[in-house]
Amino acid sequence: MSEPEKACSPIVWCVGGSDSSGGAGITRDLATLADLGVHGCAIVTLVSAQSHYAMTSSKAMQLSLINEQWQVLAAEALPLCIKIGAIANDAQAKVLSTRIEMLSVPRPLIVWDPVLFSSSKGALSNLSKDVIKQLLRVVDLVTPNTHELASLAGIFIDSEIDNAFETKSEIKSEVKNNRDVRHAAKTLINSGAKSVLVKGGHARWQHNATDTYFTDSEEIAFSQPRVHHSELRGTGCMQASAIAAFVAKGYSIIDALTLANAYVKNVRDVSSSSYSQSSLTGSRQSVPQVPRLAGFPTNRDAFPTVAFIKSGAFNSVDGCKTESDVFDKHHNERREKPFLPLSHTKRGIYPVVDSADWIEKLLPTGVETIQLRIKEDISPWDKARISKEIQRAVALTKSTSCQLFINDHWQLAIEHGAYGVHLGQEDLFTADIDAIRKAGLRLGVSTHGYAEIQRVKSLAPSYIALGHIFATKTKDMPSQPQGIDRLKHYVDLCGGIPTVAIGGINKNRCKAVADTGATHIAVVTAITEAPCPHAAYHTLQKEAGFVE
Ligand SMILES: Cc1ncc(COP(=O)(O)OP(=O)(O)O)c(N)n1
Ligand SMILES: Cc1nc(C(=O)O)sc1CCOP(=O)(O)O
Repeated sequence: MSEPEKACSPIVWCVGGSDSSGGAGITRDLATLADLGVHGCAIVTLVSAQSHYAMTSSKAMQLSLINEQWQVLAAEALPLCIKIGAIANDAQAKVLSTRIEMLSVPRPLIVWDPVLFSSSKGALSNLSKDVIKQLLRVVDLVTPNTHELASLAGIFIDSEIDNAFETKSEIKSEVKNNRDVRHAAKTLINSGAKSVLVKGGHARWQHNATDTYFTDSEEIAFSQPRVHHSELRGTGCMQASAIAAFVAKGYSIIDALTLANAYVKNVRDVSSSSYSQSSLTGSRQSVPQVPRLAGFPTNRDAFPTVAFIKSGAFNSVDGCKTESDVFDKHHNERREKPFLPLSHTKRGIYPVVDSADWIEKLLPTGVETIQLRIKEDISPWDKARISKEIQRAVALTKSTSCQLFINDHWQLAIEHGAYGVHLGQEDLFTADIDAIRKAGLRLGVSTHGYAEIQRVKSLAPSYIALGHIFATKTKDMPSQPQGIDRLKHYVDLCGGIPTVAIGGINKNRCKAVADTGATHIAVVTAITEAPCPHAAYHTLQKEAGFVE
């Protein structure tokens, strides 16, 4: 499958050093951007003489040249994202921080991959604590590996800023477990960093390689099976540039992190397969492993498992009880405890309505899946009334073949024996997923992009809802409409799990939606605001091609 969308190329600036081997640095950044259909501009901070195995020297660019590179680019067009890699010295860092502070709003997203050492074993930068503090505060995302995280966090340990923490001395030079990772990342956040992605490649204590994203309110883990003995250099540069590329292409930050993680996995896979082939014909020692291009990630198996961890709490969403479970074991979740599948495999229109009366009205159409979605904030419902309504909806559908899903009220759905429960992302933090599964109810879950889909796949639900495809007036959405191209990709990402497309779908749009392969199409207003809801249901079924 090709990339979901392509118009004219968005622009990303790369600020960093050249690596003569092409394995890392700005050469790798630009190759990554080009591979992902993004135009990269370069602000070179240093020139290094490196092979794949050694760095012999490195020379900083003059400040006037850094300034001039920035100015000529800014005079043409500002980028959507700026990726910063190696910075040679304090003076350069100060110029960059000042330039960033002067950018007008809305400013580009700034990603800093804090390259303190080269993987070919040479020091690239020598930044003082003060300029590191300043940089951390002006960038939007910093992407350290665990060694870099320890160095960065060590700067703040013992300072007045970190007084809230207990285990100061432990992480000054090293992070040794997931607890240290969280502690060190929180130290950076408390010291003014907006967000931190800690890369897990060097975190040997983890079974999988888990990158963890921290903001002041979120913690999200992205896990891949660990690659042992990789000789590929420049993966940090690649990952940070890919994040910048995906943000520039209009993806949310958490989707950009998910896609970039998948991208690096693909580059590793294609590079190691061509490397092992080349080693058949020559001595392995003499053939350095060079990164190959991989393009937009479309293969399901490249995507990481994603776990959302709320305020350090570990709940049944992740199916895990401990920190190490969250980081290491949720890969197995899906195979262990799948939800019951839907009883009907036929594709169909899925009305979402707000009363048992509506269900009664629509049942004669022969509708096979329906949802009762009662929103307390928009109608004068209290718990007792909601309970009665759910009970009535269950009674209405019990002797029919219609699959009734109850939105949000999972305890009442269990109590009254509904067919299934539909939950949103926030509900996953509070609902008892095991209780729903054990009670034999089906589960449907809303998602709005790559990260949420990867999160939900681990639960092995009965269906995954994909929204919102078009603008909708039924609900205020914090995200952008996904459109048909992305929907197609999401359906593919869900593998064999049935999908439900929702949001702004009407009779003119349902054919295009059905053509993506989405199993069901959920609608609110296309039925509830139609002059004749029965006729509207049948028209939608027909237009989608679900019936002759
Ligand atoms: C089929 C289907 N898809 C998505 C939703 C939205 O659910 P959620 O995110 O829980 O938001 P609310 O419906 O609670 O506003 C849905 N209800 N059904
Ligand atoms: C309830 C709901 N959830 C959405 C999501 O994307 O999660 S969109 C949506 C509203 C769908 O209404 P209509 O068919 O009238 O556009």
